Amino acid sequence: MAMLLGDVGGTNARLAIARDHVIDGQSVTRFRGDDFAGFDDVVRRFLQEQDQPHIESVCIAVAGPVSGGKARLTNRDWDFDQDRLARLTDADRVLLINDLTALGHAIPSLREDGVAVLRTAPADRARNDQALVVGLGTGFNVCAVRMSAGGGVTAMEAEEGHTNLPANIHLRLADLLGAQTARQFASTEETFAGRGLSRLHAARTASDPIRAEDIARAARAGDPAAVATYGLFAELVGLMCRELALHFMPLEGLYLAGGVGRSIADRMQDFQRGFLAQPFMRHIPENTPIFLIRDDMAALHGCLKALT
Ligand SMILES: Nc1ncnc2c1ncn2[C@@H]1O[C@H](COP(=O)(O)OP(=O)(O)OP(=O)(O)O)[C@@H](O)[C@H]1O
Repeated sequence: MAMLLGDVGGTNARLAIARDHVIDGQSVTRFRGDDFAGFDDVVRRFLQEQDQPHIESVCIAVAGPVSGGKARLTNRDWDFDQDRLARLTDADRVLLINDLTALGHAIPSLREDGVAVLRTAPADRARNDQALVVGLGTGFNVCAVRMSAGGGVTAMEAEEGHTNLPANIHLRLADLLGAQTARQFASTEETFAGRGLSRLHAARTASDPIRAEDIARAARAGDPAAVATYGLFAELVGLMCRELALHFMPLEGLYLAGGVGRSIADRMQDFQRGFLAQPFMRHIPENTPIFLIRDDMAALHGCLKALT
């Protein structure tokens, strides 16, 4: 029985085939969104490359809200429709889910080599069934997860990226950059997605924005302006994760994911400065372990789980 699985973000789309409930590692393919007019074209190309396998079910994780069998990417003009995908793939069953929800489903099954431990914390045995995935990529979103003893998962859908930036982070930016410039950082996503890092660097250095990965590369090469921006950005991510830790009490673990999330792993000292900054209720972030999802296929595993 073949399944088509997909993880579609604002920049990249990853597709794979699973057979007998196991992802075929050879089939995993990454496509750049810029190279296609719409998602249906990505599916057509992928199925051609895979010699048109007979697909029985489909699960696509989309970086945007999902409702009534339809979805739309927040950071690219692509839409998704369950019925259209069923006709395109000839599948009996098509499921659309949010991409962070897919990561939430994957949490219990992430193999040890699929995550890196960024911060250990004493396990709170009574409360360690709650986890949180924080995705920082082209967009920003979270998924709160509750795990049952039998290995089941409840993954809660959210649109955290479009909440207002917490006031303490906004005030910090206003102190550093001036009130006028700080207004550019209105939402959580505008601050913590890749374009937030670009915008922060441009504001600090009074220059044109450059890509987040180029700032990361410059920081690794020791460029002082990039190092300073990166340190500040990681501290702000720490402040945001402190807020999220209090919202969701993820004492099993807070899992960073996404292209920008992966780069925070190099900056844990700066992150911790923000994460543990506030004395009030500090025991909650103190008791929250932090992990990094390194497995590029994690959302695809979550799709597989959601189908079974
Ligand atoms: N090393 C890096 N350091 C910082 N940012 C990076 C790095 N590599 C990629 N990025 C940024 O990560 C973002 C892409 O993230 P990701 O690879 O998670 O894509 P995506 O799945 O399409 O995103 P999303 O699911 O949020 O829509 C881009 O904004 C890119 O500039």
